Amino acid sequence: MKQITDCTVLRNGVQMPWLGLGVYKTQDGEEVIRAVTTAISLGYRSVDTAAMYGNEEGVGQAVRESGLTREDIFVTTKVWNSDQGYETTLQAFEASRRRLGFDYIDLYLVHWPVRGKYIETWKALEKLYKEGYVRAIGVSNFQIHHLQDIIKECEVKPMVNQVEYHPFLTQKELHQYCESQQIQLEAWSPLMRGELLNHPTVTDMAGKYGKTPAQIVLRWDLQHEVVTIPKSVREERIRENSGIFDFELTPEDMLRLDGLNQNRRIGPDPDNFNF
Ligand SMILES: NC(=O)C1=CN([C@@H]2O[C@H](COP(=O)(O)OP(=O)(O)OC[C@H]3O[C@@H](n4cnc5c(N)ncnc54)[C@H](OP(=O)(O)O)[C@@H]3O)[C@@H](O)[C@H]2O)C=CC1
Ligand SMILES: O=C(O)C(=O)[C@@H](O)[C@H](O)C(=O)CO
Repeated sequence: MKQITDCTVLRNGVQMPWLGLGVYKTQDGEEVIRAVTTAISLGYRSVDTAAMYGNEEGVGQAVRESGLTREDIFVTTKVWNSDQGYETTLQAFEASRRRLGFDYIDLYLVHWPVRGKYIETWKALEKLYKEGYVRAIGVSNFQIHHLQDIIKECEVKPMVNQVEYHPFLTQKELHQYCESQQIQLEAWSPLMRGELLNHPTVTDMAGKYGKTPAQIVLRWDLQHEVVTIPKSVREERIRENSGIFDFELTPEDMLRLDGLNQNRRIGPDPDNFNF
């Protein structure tokens, strides 16, 4: 059985925890510092931020003041859409690194596949990787055709693809493609921002296992070998969301959850976004 600090091993050998704290819509300063500090004290060893979230400074401060060494915590950040392009990505990276206050970043992602820009952006990530400023590089919201485009052009293949993923959007083909390319899939909005937690299949299963609906859904991620990064700013939920390492869903219950798929998104469609 996996433990809270257990990691997946990315293609280049870098270890990335299966569970991380998401901090979208968490305010910079006191709120994000409290959330990250709480998560670390409860055993989380990974934080997912982005330049767009506007809270890299607080994330960096919480990590630096955690009492753990920098190597103990895996930090992801992302280049925002308006910064895509080769030189602008290098500048955006430096700005993120300065706000975080780190010598290096563990995982740097291309946030969205901005048409006409993402290949150049990727080349900038390759340079950062080769120069040792980032331990791993990846993408986010990339569909199979975006990944194929990058793979055709790149020297270093993406190591991670962070996408919307939950039982209403199981992304089966994308997941299989990523596995075939040794690209680790990572789930954003794993709780569908709370929307699927009242579904009767999920609440029934919560009763059966003596777990909460959120724990059922997050455990489903782990058993599908998908990294998961639920967001909360409340201590009791940060704790609850980490209580997923002491039980196992049966194969039948995994299939029941898979069967909830409706290809339904809570966020934008990567082939049709405009921001
Ligand atoms: N790459 C990308 O494009 C994207 C990446 N992300 C990343 O993924 C992370 C997670 O996704 P996010 O969109 O935040 O959505 P989540 O699915 O993680 O849901 C977060 C919401 O659910 C609530 N919540 C958290 N835990 C529980 C619980 N146990 N029971 C009931 N409600 C709960 C939170 O409220 P409260 O805080 O009040 O507890 C919040 O409103 C983000 O924070 C971000 O890091 C997200 C979107 C896009
Ligand atoms: O949170 C993120 O990382 C996102 O990119 C999204 O939330 C996205 O910006 C969005 O949902 C815009 O409506």
